[in-house]
This record gives sequence, structure tokens and C-alpha cells, in this order.
Amino acid sequence: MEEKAKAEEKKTGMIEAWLRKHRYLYDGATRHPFILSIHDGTISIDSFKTWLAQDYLFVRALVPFAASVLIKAWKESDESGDVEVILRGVASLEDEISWFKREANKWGVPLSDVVPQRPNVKYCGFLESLISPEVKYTVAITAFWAIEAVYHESFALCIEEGSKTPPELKETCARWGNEAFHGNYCKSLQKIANRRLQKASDEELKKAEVVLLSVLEHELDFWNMSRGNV
Ligand SMILES: Cc1ncc(CNC=O)c(N)n1
Repeated sequence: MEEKAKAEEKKTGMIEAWLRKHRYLYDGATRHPFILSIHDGTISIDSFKTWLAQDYLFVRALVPFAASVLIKAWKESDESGDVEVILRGVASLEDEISWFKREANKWGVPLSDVVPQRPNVKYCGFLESLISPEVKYTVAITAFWAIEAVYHESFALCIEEGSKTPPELKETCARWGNEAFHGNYCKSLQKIANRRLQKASDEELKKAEVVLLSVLEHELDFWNMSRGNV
């Protein structure tokens, strides 16, 4: 890319520029048929149960990754406030795991015998690879933002005015779709990512963009898995 154009994108926000550039993939991850089927009320309960059980395992694997981002923030960040933002996210995962257990109980999904499906294994393996100290804070925070943003944007659609989301799924959707916590949390992560990307080297920028694309692809595969097409 031309130097001037790149400088301009860094100023206005790398994340926004990447979302424009990769709109098709981003929409694919945030407007997936699985989400659209919740939104229009046609979701099969089996798909929902598959998603619930698989996502429980995913969230358990997200904890060490989130903790690794926290460590990177503490070691590498130029702003101490980053640690609080990430810590809030890490802390919320404890409540989330309890929620998964309650919700699974409600639906009669036994979490103790859930076997992770291939797309889940791959996504969790990808998260684990990002824990490595060789992955820089800037790259890791970009991934973390993307992981949270896809869920927020997806589920926010399902609680929009006029959506036909089944009432028994509303609470699930509000968990990630709500603005008060999750929306603001995503905005804070995006702000941190943009600030870091602004100062990043070309090589780091490239790595962060590749990681963003990987997250979007893994999220797509995760939704596909939930619908039963692996
Ligand atoms: C597959 C996937 N991606 C993102 C999230 C949202 N983060 C924490 O809950 C999630 N639960 N599952």
C-alpha cells in the first residue's frame, strides 16, 4: 500500500479500515445463517444445543488465552488502563462458565461428555498458539477484540427491535448482544487495538491482519459446526 494511504488508515483506525477491506468475511461471521435463524425464529433446538455444548468448551479455552493477553498488557502496554479493561473481561468469564452450566442444565445438555468437534479443536489450538510469548501484545489484543466483537455483533442482531428470536433464547443473545457491558467492552478493546496498531511496525501490522482474518474464519467454521455442517 502507498505510504500516504497507510498513514491515513493508521490515523483513522486500522480496525475500521480492515473491516471495510474484509467486509465480506466479517459479514459472513456476524450475519451467519445460524445467527439469522435465531433472529427469524427458525433455529432448530438441536443446533442451539450443539452450539451451547461446544461453546462451553471454547470459553474454557478462552480463559488461558485472555489471561495471556492480560500478561502481555502488563508487560508491553504503554498505558496502564489496558490491564483493567482486560481484567474485566477475564473476570466476566467466570460468570460466563457458571452461566453455561446453568443453561446446559436447563436444556438437558450433559456438559461432562461433550466431545469437541473439529472446528472447535482447531479454534482452541489457534488460541493456544497465540499464548506464545513470541506473539506480540498488539497482535494478541487484535485477536481478542475480534473474538469478542463477532459475538457482540452477531447476538446484538438477535435482540434488535423486530427480531423474532424465541423468548427462551433472548437471555443468551442479550449476554453477548447487550450494549451496557459487552458493547462497551468491545469498544474499549477496539480502542486499545487501534492505539497499538497505530504505533505498530509494518511487519506487526501484517501479522495482526492475518490473525484477524483467521479469527473470522474460525468463527465462521464454528457457526457452521453448530448448524451441523462440519
Ligand atoms: C466461538 C466463540 N467466539 C467468541 C465468543 C465470545 N467470547 C466469550 O464468550 C464465544 N463465546 N465463542
